[in-house]
Amino acid sequence: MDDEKKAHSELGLPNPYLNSLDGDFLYHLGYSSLEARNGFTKDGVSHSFQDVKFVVMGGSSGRMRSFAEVIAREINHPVQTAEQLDIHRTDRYAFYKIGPVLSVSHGMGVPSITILLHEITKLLSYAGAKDAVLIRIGTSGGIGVPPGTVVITDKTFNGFLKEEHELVVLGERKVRPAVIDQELARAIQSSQSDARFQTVLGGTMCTDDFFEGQPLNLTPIDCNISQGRVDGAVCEHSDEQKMDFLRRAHSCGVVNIEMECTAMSSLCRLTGYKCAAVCVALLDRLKGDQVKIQEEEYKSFGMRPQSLVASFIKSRLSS
Ligand SMILES: O=P(O)(O)O[C@H]1O[C@H](CO)[C@@H](O)[C@H]1O
Ligand SMILES: O=c1cc[nH]c(=O)[nH]1
Repeated sequence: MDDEKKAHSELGLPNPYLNSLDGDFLYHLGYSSLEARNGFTKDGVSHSFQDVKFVVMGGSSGRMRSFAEVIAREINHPVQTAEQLDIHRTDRYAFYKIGPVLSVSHGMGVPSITILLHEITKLLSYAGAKDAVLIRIGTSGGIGVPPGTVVITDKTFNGFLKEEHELVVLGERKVRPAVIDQELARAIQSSQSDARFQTVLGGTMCTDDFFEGQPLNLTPIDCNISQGRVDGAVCEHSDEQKMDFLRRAHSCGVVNIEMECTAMSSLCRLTGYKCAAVCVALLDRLKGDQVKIQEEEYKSFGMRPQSLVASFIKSRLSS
C-alpha cells in the first residue's frame, strides 16, 4: 500500500487529499480538525466530540433546539436548557451537544444537507467517533398513508424511482448507490414507546424541489415529475400526470416524499456511517397538494419523530 492510501485509510474517509491538509477548517460549522481531535471549550467547560454516538438532524433550527431539550431530559443529562447545550459557531446550522448526542439543523434540500454531511462526517472522523449513527428527523408528504404517520425509511429513491443519488461533478453526471441500513431502520421502529401514533417502514423518494421536480433535464417530463405539485408558481404537467406518477411511485414501495434522503444515504454509505430517516407525513399526496395543517397539529406531528428517535437513543445507550 502506498503512503497516500495508508494515510487515507487511517482517517477512514474516501478522500486521500485530506491527508495533505495542515489543518482542516470546517467553514460552515466553524470548528477545526484540531478542535475535533483535542476537544473545545465553551463557557470554561471542555467538551470532546470523541464521545459522539448519535447525530440527529432535521431541517429547521427550532426542531433541533426542541430535540436538544427532549433528549437531554430523556437521558438525564446534567444540563437541560437549549441555551447551555448550544455550541453553534456560525449561523448556517443550529448545533447542540447533549453528551453523546449532537442535534443539528440541515436546512432544506440536498445542497444544504450535503454541505453539513461532508463537514460533520469529517468532524466525527477527526474526533475518532467513527461508530456514530446519523438520523434525520423530518417532515414529508405521505403517499397512501394517513397524515401523522411516521415513516422509517427502508429504501431511498430519487425522482426517477431509482435507489440512486445523482450529481454533476466536473461537468459529468455521477450516479451513486443510495442504500440505507435495514437493521437500524427496524431497530428504530421497534423502540417506539409512545403508542399514540402509527409507524411504517417504507420507501422514501427524495426530490430537488418541493413543488415541481428535478432540475436535471435527463428524461421525459412524465418520468420525472417528482413531488409533481400543481400548486407552485409554475406547472407544466397535468394533474392526471401527477396522479399517475404518484400511484406509480406508491406501487414501487414509496410511502413518503422529502428532499434529502438519497444524498444522506449515498454519502453515509461512502463515508462508512450508518444512517436513518424518520419523517412524519403531513398530508396524503394522493388526496391533494396543499399543506393545510393547523399549527397545533403541525407541532404535535413534529414531536413524533423526536419522541421515537429519543426512545431509540435511550434504549441504545442503556444496552
Ligand atoms: O421537515 P424537513 O426536515 O425540513 O424536511 C422536509 O421539509 C422541507 C420542505 O418543506 C424539505 O427539507 C423536506 O425534506
Ligand atoms: O409534501 C411535502 C411535505 C413536507 N416535505 C416535503 O418535501 N414534501
